[in-house]
Amino acid sequence: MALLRCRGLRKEYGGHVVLDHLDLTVAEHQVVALIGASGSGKSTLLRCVNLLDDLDDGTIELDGADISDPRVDPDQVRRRIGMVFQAYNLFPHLSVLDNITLAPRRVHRRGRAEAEAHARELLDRVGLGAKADAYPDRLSGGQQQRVAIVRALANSPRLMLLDEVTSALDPELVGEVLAMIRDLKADGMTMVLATHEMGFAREVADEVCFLDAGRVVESGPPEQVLGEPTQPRTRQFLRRIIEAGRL
Ligand SMILES: Nc1ncnc2c1ncn2[C@@H]1O[C@H](COP(=O)(O)OP(=O)(O)OP(=O)(O)O)[C@@H](O)[C@H]1O
Repeated sequence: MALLRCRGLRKEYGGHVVLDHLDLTVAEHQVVALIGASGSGKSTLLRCVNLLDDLDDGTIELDGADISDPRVDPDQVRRRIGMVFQAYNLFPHLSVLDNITLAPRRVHRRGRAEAEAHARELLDRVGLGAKADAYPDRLSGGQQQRVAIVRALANSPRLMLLDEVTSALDPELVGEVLAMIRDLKADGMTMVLATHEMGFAREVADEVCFLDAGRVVESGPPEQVLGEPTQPRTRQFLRRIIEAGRL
């Protein structure tokens, strides 16, 4: 069954169409990678799914329920969707543990002991248990991004949205974040990720969607979309990536 179903999504900014009747279906446990040129609408799509941006048209269903209905409480939806951005956005004045437990305690009204126990368990699982009381400026970029991912996992989401989560990292720190995402996939987490790294998309995604001007132009298994694309726009995009030495 589809965990996420986007139908006919349309989004404009000041008359500029950014999502153009976009359809996307993500099955439970599936990992979908969104690829496409800068400005093709990848981030906007993720932001609309997490209700950070309003749609101009279309519907988004999560677990069969229409979450794009304006009467839906965004906090209730975001409890079921974890989102991680390129910039880790950790609060510098809070410890790792407080960063992770802030939303569960304040927004979702979990007790401190329960929220902290869950946070410590998640940190242990990703090898960051010893960092629970550290402040973000004591962590490497890779560690900060892993904490940001743990923070998104703290509500036990049904779906994770990852927007260029390795783009701000030094190359030597990318691997540890990718390994964490690979582990999440092995645990069966459903994920939609926007990435400029084709190697990552090839390795982790079950399906790759190529976006161009706010539409899904081509989608399918990574080896097909990245290896034998059928659409001229996809071929053109990949040719540029190859020329830039990024495939
Ligand atoms: N808040 C906003 N106000 C106005 N225009 C916006 C806003 N957010 C995005 N846009 C525009 O929407 C288009 C799509 O942007 P988006 O960030 O979704 O693309 P993207 O594919 O994620 O790009 P990148 O790979 O560079 O992150 C761009 O032309 C961008 O300038």
